[in-house]
Amino acid sequence: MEKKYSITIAGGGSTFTPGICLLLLDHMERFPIRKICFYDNNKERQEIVAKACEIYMHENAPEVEFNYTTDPETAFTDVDFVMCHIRVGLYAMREKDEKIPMKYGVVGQETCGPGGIAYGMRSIGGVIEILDYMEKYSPDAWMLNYSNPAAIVAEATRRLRPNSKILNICDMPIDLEEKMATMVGLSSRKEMSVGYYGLNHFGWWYKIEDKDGNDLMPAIKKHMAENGFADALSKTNQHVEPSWIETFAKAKDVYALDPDTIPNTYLKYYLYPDYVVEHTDPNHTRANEVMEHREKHIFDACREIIAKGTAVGCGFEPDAHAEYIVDLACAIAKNTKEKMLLIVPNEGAIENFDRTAMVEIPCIVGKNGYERIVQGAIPQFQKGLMEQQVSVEKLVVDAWITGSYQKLWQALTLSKIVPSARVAKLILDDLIEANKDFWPELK
Ligand SMILES: NC(=O)c1ccc[n+]([C@@H]2O[C@H](COP(=O)([O-])OP(=O)(O)OC[C@H]3O[C@@H](n4cnc5c(N)ncnc54)[C@H](O)[C@@H]3O)[C@@H](O)[C@H]2O)c1
Ligand SMILES: O=P(O)(O)OC[C@H]1O[C@H](O[C@H]2[C@H](O)[C@@H](O)[C@@H](O)O[C@@H]2CO)[C@H](O)[C@@H](O)[C@@H]1O
Ligand SMILES: [Mn+2]
Repeated sequence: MEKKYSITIAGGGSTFTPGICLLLLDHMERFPIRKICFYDNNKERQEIVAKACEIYMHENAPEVEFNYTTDPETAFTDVDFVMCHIRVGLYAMREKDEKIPMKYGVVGQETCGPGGIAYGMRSIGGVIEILDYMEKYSPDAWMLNYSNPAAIVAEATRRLRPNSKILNICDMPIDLEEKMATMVGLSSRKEMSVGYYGLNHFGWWYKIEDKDGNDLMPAIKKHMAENGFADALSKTNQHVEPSWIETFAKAKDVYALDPDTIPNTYLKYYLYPDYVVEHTDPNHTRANEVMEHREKHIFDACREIIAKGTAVGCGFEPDAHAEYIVDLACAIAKNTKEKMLLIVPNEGAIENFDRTAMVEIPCIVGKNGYERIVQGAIPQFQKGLMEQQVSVEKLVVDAWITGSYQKLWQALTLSKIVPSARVAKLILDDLIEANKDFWPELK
């Protein structure tokens, strides 16, 4: 009989949980599931999402056992895969990450610059805790982690849990590859083969071919030079907000800096920080948009399902963008050897770059984990940017492990979007105050 899998979703109260839960149900033919459990450390928040999903599951997949809990032993016993998407400090802290740097005229962003550093200092402990629960109660399980900031979380798990079965992955390259496929008239990114290197939210495509080996770069470059990713916006309801549309359009200017490669959209924060600051309302940032839209929409829908006692016509939709998570789980469960971009220790895959860096590169994924695909040597421009950024990420992890104020000040100072050590210190002191319930004490 075909094996069926037991999944725990860590961060059960996440805005992404219903979409991922429905997506898992949609893919049961290729990835059969016997049990889904939600785990969160916020009982009240999780209960709203979980009760609504329980009703949906009962109506649509009664054969799948479903439960939710805040008890680690219950959550992590008899599990094959942990899908981890936690946000330590919730959107209230994301708002502070975005607004504190803006007080000093510095970009405030969820995963980039000071905001990403602050979020990293919160996330490391939360992800390590869940990894330890998984290993204690289900030592053979795999964790698929997409909790942010993925670059810092990945460096922390490399240093602190080097032998753990954790794979770190991001959906931004997937979204951008879908857009590139659209540009050249392909129905899916899976019809392309790519060469790519970078750090998470800090990477470049240097080769894109179709299945027959034809070079798609010239056609994609033409679109990038004219409109960035803006001609290929998703037909789903994702990224409809003006801030995302602007990001996809701004990729035109990011691309202009190196017309040999196609950039990740996140590079705009490092390469055009002055523009980003000018175009950001310091009193209403992306966290406010998400709280007003995605979070409100999901929690309103959950409350409505609970009140009606049925999910029929509820507007819950599978998160099609998250299909990569099923692909990743399937690759391990069924040894599919699919090529996927993962965040892994470099070990020479980028020839002229720090072997210990956690880099984002194509890998082949199978039942024993991943094998890197060597990307060779990278150009000076990207190498210089990546060396600076990877040093920031490593210093943050040093600061978290040793409780060092000095290391964190160095990390902030080294961040490309912070203008000076003086401004770095001002931001750091505000961030310490704001994060006193979450960060280790710094001396
Ligand atoms: N890698 C990617 O490409 C990608 C894409 C989208 C979202 N994300 C990440 O997914 C995560 C969830 O995002 P969201 O916007 O839905 O956040 P959210 O705030 O809606 O949900 C996060 C949940 O995690 C829970 N949580 C926090 N700390 C925890 C802990 N220590 N143990 C257990 N649960 C904990 C919270 O209580 C909350 O219910 C974030 O880290 C976000 O950055 C990553
Ligand atoms: O501002 P948010 O919370 O809407 O988005 C921040 C996240 O953005 C990326 O994820 C996108 C993804 O690219 C897209 O395909 C779709 O699934 O939506 C996601 C969330 O908007 C990024 O990769 C994440 O790391 C960010 O957290
Ligand atoms: Mn990401």
